[in-house]
Amino acid sequence: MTTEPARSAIEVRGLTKRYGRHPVLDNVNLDVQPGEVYALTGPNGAGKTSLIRCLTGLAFPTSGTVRLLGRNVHEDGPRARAYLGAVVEAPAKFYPQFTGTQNLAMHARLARMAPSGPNVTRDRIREVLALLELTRMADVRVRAYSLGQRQRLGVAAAMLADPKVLVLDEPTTGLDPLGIGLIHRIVTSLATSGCAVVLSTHHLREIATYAHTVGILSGGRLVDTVNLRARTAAYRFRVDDPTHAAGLLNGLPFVTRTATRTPYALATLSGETYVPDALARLAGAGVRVYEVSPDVFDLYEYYRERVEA
Ligand SMILES: Nc1ncnc2c1ncn2[C@@H]1O[C@H](COP(=O)(O)OP(=O)(O)OP(=O)(O)O)[C@@H](O)[C@H]1O
Repeated sequence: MTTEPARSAIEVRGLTKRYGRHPVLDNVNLDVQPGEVYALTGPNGAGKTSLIRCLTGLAFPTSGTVRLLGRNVHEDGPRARAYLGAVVEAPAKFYPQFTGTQNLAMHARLARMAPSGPNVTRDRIREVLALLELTRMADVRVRAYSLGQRQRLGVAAAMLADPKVLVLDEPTTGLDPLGIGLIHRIVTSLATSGCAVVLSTHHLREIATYAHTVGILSGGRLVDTVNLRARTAAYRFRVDDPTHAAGLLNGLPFVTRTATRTPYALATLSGETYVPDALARLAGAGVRVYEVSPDVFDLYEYYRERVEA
């Protein structure tokens, strides 16, 4: 019996978009798995919003395909979007004369009209308003919401129907530090329950703490895809002789990669539990170790190098 390979929640193949003769997306390929947080970043005008609009079916590509949970979003839109939650223009547009609760109720009614559209209850509306810390604003007209509150209401609308794919264009723009932390927690918890999340952002140091993958767009091309999960197992050892130390660490079975960055020897270990073994090897060979710490990947520096290259 042959088993089908597991399908990505979001699958983008050869996506190209031109406005007239001006290319804004050039042969973009990407996959996002269920449970993955994929952050899309890049300079102003790189094509992030254009890509997000294509992902959600709001814009059509010149060529290439986008599949959500296996369905082509441009050919089978309503069914491809049945499990999609999205904020594409941030902050999301709401009726200013209606309250937050009324806007979400209208949103829920529209969702129910879609094929296999979910039935969103009043309790669920209350629940998402509470999650986004908007309970106090629930019966206030949206015209009186601050930018950050409207931004949070947008995320509330996007997650109302328990999406399996969530797409957010710059969800933390205009939010204060607590609001940013709140969005991070919500995105992380949705991903933990299996939702695939794509968000665009300029806040590199923030997303480095919770995104699994970062795609760097520049001039319409996906110039790099950084797997942040693979970066977490690197350690740096400040030692008296980095080259000698790297050589010693390189021979150990639980070390997958070594390098030097004076005064450090860098090593990628199979896990944190091997740090004492690495230290024992260095000490046993007479290397003096002054400090060991995780070699935190500096996404900002990496991004700068990729975008300036
Ligand atoms: N409707 C349109 N017609 C013509 N050109 C467009 C249109 N929409 C976007 N563009 C162009 O496409 C390019 C990419 O724009 P896009 O908004 O996708 O970039 P972005 O990465 O989201 O930028 P930012 O970080 O500033 O939000 C820009 O050069 C922009 O001028």
